[in-house]
Amino acid sequence: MPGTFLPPFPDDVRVHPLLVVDFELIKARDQQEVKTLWEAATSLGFWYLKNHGADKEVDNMFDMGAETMALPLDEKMKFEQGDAGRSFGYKMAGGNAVDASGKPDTVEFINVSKDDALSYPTIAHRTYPETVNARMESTIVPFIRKSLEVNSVFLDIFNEKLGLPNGTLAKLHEIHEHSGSEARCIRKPPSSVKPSPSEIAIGAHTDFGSLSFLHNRLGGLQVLPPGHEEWSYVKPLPGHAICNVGDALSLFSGGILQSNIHRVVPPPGIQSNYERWSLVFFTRPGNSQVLRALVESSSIIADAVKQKPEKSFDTNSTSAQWFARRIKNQRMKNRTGPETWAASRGTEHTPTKA
Ligand SMILES: O=C(O)CCC(=O)C(=O)O
Ligand SMILES: [Fe+2]
Repeated sequence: MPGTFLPPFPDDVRVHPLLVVDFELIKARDQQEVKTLWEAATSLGFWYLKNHGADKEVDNMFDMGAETMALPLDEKMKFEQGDAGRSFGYKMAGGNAVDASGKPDTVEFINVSKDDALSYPTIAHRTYPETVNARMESTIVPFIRKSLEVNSVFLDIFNEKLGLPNGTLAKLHEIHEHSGSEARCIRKPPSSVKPSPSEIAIGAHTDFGSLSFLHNRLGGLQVLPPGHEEWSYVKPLPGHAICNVGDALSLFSGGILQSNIHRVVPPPGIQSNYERWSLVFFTRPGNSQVLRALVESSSIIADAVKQKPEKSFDTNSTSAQWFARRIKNQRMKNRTGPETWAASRGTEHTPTKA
């Protein structure tokens, strides 16, 4: 946890560098910085973000996560997300598959809906453990508001770069429309014995929504960059968040913005002896929005789609349907065989690499 001792990230593992984007410069629309952001978002779809101004909110969220995970398992299970394709709530370790063979995951997490947090104490979707309620106003709402602010700045820049009419992406993510947007705090227990080289904490996936704002302290996150055969770690940098593009934004943009495949494995080297915590805010489109390339609104997007005739950017699915399908089919309890894993896939280009 933040504030406690963390061993260094080893220097003998393969690392993939990310471009660094300075949020203060982005807000000031510094042209060089916007260029760097655009390059990152259209190549790997991942970048480091410094000067995001959310450090205090992030630390408080990790405290909320620690208090929640310390509850007895039977208490946490009262708030389990269930098997119907809903994400909000608690997910126990082993609840999801990590690959087509049905191997279980090794992380537990708590997901708090943006809608439940912003309407609290009125329930929008569901209830949460006491440890979440106690910090809803002091910790969770401030973190969600900060994250929404950061991601909406990115959406406005992408809107402009994609040649969309003003406010198009903002409208697809309108704050008052119910959505799958959520804050997630994740705990991976330390490996008690030598970590198994085959342990996967979170299986290979692309993120389901539009933008993810991620905070981690220990290594373990890996990306499979386009054209690579091997996974590389993304090294956590103090004071830097990791941001990435998800399926929805990739689809809206006709594949111009990249939703890259990633996974979580045990932290490398001596870091594996420590508990790993991470925190994400996922900005996802409003539930009713259909996931398809915005070809009628932008000639840049229409051209991009024309150049990739082999790819489909029309999912015939609303954001809510897309999200529910992916959640539901990664649940171990819904698994019938490898076809269930296949049904949980999004825009991953290389699902066989899982
Ligand atoms: O824990 C991490 O570093 C990444 C988590 C992640 O990819 C996810 O929750 O979608
Ligand atoms: Fe992810």
